[in-house]
Amino acid sequence: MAMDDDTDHDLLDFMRRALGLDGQSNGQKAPPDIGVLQSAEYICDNAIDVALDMRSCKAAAEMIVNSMEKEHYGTQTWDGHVLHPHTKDEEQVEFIFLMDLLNFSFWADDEKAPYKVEYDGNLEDGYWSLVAAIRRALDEGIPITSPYFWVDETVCPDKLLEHVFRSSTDTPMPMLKERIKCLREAGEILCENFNGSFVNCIREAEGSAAALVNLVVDEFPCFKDESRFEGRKIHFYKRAQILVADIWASFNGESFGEFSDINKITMFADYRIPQILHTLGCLLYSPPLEHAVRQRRILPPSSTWEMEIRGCTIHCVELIRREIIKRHPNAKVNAILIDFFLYDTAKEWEVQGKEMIPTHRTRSIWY
Ligand SMILES: Nc1nc2c(c(CN[C@H]3C=C[C@H](O)[C@@H]3O)cn2[C@@H]2O[C@H](COP(=O)(O)O)[C@@H](O)[C@H]2O)c(=O)[nH]1
Repeated sequence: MAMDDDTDHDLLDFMRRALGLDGQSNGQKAPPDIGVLQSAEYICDNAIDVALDMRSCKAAAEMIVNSMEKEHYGTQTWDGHVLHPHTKDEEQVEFIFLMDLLNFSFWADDEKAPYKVEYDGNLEDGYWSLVAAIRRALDEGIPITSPYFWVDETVCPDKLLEHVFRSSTDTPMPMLKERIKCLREAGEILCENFNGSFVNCIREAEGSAAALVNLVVDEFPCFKDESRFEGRKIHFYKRAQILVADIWASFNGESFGEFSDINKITMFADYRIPQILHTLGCLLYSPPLEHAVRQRRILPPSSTWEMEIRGCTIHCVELIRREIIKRHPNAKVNAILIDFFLYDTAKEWEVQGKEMIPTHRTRSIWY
């Protein structure tokens, strides 16, 4: 039976990974691959409503590398965010696992009334509302970073989790039910298969970032951020990749954060980076798509428009990264740091009220 090209591709993809022969012809166990860049390029080559503008990408590359140099932007910047954990021990790993387990979908149905968490006298929104809620729970003596706590509904009933993620405004946390389901499911898996700690997952990956991403998406269904585009299987793996990136950056590439292949990690296909890349002119939307995004229309998960935005964003940051390395061969820059820089810049521009296209609106647990 003649298989069509895409089924062939999937089967080969599966066999290569199963046999650990990712692309190696001589049968040696090649270092693992995660397939996100290939997925992104495939989408970009076939996208109708999203395109990249190379001139703007080159200009953005210069702006980014010059700004990062001026700000000494690097892994230590991660530590500079006061709400992030800084203990540099297993507790920090547990905190980051919880953070990236739930690091999705903060955008508010009503932009004028977002979910916020008050912490240390500040009203935090978006990603920072999650980090603030975790800190607040720990300050209240709730062991919210412990997987043993997540799986025990007698000591950790839904009611308590609703209290942990309670809002300081009238708007509740988006997708709270889905977040509780992620906690219960990931808690079961960590307690049953990894002795209750993500540190054991890191150990099993033996210093390979790609192996750790693959382990996370293979073992934890709520991280398996995959889809199909034009009949081909697509890997995005946004939260699995940002989890590994946060571990790497927060430990400055040492201790639990030491990975030999960290540069295999791509940018994280969320809803914030497309916004800033469009504002920089790097991402171009067709008139119908731009109209839909500006009208705050919902783009369903795995819809063509949503996939084209995510795939082109990943490929766009990869082209920017290549441009930076071409012009500044000694720049200490990878896709992670470019991504972190773009996210932080987008948040600064949002606070400054800079004119930007709205973020696209997809409600999902993937980002
Ligand atoms: N691509 C990318 N996406 C990121 C982050 C971060 C925060 N990372 C911190 C760690 C190091 C950096 O320096 C940041 O300080 C959150 N997100 C995602 O954005 C989305 C919007 O969130 P918001 O606008 O808040 O609502 C949400 O899907 C969230 O999952 C990032 O860095 N890159």
